[in-house]
Amino acid sequence: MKYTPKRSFPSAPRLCASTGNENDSGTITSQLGVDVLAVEKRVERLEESIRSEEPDCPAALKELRSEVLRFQEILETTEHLSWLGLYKDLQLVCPGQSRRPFWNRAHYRRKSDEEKQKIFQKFMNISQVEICEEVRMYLRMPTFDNWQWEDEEILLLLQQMFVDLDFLTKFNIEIPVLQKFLYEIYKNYNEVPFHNFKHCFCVTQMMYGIAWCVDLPSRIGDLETLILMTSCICHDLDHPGFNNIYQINAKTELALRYNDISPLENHHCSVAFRILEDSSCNIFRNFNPEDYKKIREGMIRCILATDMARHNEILSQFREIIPCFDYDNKAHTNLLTMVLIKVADISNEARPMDVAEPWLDCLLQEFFTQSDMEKLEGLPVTPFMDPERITKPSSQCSFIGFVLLPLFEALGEFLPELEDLIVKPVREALEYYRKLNEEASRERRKRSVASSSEQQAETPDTPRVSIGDTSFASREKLVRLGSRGSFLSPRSGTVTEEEEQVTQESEEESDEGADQETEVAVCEKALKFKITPNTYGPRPNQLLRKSLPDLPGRSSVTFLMDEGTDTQEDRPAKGPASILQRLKEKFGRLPSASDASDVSPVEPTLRPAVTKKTRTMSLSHGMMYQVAPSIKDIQAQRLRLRAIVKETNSTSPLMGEKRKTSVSIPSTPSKIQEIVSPVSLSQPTSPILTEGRTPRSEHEQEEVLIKPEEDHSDHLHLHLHHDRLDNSRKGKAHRGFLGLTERLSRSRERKRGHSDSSSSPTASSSSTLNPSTSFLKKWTFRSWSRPRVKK
Ligand SMILES: Nc1nc2c(ncn2[C@@H]2O[C@H](COP(=O)(O)O)[C@@H](O)[C@H]2O)c(=O)[nH]1
Ligand SMILES: [Zn+2]
Repeated sequence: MKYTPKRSFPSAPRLCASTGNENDSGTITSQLGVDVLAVEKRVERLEESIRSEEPDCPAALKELRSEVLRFQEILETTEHLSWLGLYKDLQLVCPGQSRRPFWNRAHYRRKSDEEKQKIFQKFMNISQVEICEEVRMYLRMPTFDNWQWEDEEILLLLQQMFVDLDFLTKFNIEIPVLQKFLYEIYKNYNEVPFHNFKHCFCVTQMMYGIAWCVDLPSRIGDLETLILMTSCICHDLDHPGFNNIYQINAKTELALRYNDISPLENHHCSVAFRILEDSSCNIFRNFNPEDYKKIREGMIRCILATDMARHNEILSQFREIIPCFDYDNKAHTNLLTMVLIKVADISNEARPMDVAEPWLDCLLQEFFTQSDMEKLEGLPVTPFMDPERITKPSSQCSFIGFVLLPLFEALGEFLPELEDLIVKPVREALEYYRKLNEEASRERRKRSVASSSEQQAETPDTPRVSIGDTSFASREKLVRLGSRGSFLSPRSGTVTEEEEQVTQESEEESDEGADQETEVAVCEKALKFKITPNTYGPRPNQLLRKSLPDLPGRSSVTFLMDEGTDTQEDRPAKGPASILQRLKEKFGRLPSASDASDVSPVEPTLRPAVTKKTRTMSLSHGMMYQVAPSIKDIQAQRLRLRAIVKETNSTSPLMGEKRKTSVSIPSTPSKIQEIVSPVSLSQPTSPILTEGRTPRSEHEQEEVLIKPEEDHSDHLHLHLHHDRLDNSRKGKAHRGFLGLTERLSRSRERKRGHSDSSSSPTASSSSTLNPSTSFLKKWTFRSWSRPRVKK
């Protein structure tokens, strides 16, 4: 190897100035008895060789150089943290393997060839073994304990699953090919704490258990079941132990390759199909091209669905189709398979505690390694991975409560057989972690009351994390202590609007774990944008829908019309009636709950541009529609309505003492009947557009009612925000509706009986907000928050 110094050496000083005269040289030579010029040339040559030829480099220089490199390396790895007492061996480098700077080092360990060969041999040695009935039945249970089995045995168990599902016969899969395939899979999972071969097995085994429990092949067919099982096996291939957020923020090779769009999942999928490219391990090699295409499409769909950034999108779509699920509808069964693989992927907490808890330790180890690396590299620190912000119980309360359980409950609602098998255990796990949280926060409060004064004296620079007298930040300690030993308190992080209601309740119950941003929310934000294929049927032009959770006495559906991407021609005509008309035009009629499969939903958290420009019209007994004309359109609409209302200047007895102005809306009664029919408006006659009372303050909403003249119980509301705030107030909008933290603390105060009614938040306290967002914020708070998690 050539050694090329970064800095060139200055030319060596000459011993004497040459006159260029040979005689001079000769004189000096004879005087000194040394050929100076020859010596000088030799020195020059030596210097040159030092510069260019590492092997010729003098020993002392070599030593010096290696010292410099060693020091440089220490600086560039996590080891220098040991100087601060924070050293943690990330075990990223194999013994004997040369260390490279972290920015170009593989952060994870691949299996060595010897290791792989050994497992292959062992697998082959036992591959003919007949697995007893007891184990085969146990393998179908979510209670299966993966920790009892070696890798070669796990390979055998995977093989057994294919045998017992009768895939070998049904799809003409040769056993040596299956074995080679499984071994290749094993080889391509890395030695990372969580996303390793054992995780691949657990996910597959859970899918296998579900398949037996609900007789999946009879519901979705053998091919789809095969797709699901194979997708589970492949779903985290070559996972580096650093998630998409890291990939994107660190601009890794994967993020660059896949343009930040599910880089990991794309990679897992790509590795899977590379493995299948080799005929000797292509379990689908006997498929006809058409079926192979189906397999490929299906696996891509399923593996890409495991990106947690798509969790809300998939779950909300699934919730919408549950009431009208049709096994003959490919869009529906596709969505079901996506939900199934997601369920299997995050199902550890559905397992017995002694199986689930070690998995959580592994996960946190991987999380903390990532957050360490993010800190070292100066990247944004992923909040739910940061040991300074989470504990085991708080992490689980947040993940199970906001992510896992809602998904499991949705599937449990659809497949009730799964209720006892996997949904109930998850509820129990949540209960368990909630209790731990409560214990921890009680303990923390007790300790902090007892020792706060001494602590302040001892530590004038109060650390960001307040943990009473159990101050530690070592993630190993956290992991080793187990759930009961975790006292770290989450002190920062924000809550999405969607989560606020549940958060508030959890906060009141446990005071911990609820103010964390969930993985889903963080991943969605990291993604920044989303490209959703239109898989679920025709999507009316720019008309998107978000289903709302059940609210007492109201079933609601929201439609968002994205003005941002609308073309000029597509822009809704002005005026509320024409908005309804436009909705109707988009759908051919007004959309109803049964239209769920016809439109793609959009996540509110991902569409800030949409939410800022959204108007709401609610049908009080049935539906809610939102359309998003531009702010200018909103103002124009409002003015137009005013003008109409002023013109008629009549009052309505409906609102009691409140003054009303009624006008006939520019549409025939039959048209209105048609428009409002999804709301079960009872025989409306002569519909009337009524303006609510004039807002008392500039911050209040105007309310406009469209009601049937004779039936006062059912009416259509048009809420138009009173939009008069000046520009100076607009900045405040960014703080969010009411300020979530303020709201939480007020709610807590109220609970404790310290509330001051004059300061308690009301609808009109949205006054500090930008009118264009405040109403919607309130709306999203009310409507997009999930119902409380059941106990
Ligand atoms: N806090 C927790 N996070 C969990 C748990 N189980 C799973 N997860 C997270 O979900 C993703 C699943 O996606 P994958 O395809 O990468 O496996 C995983 O990465 C975790 O971030 C849990 O019990 N608690
Ligand atoms: Zn996974």
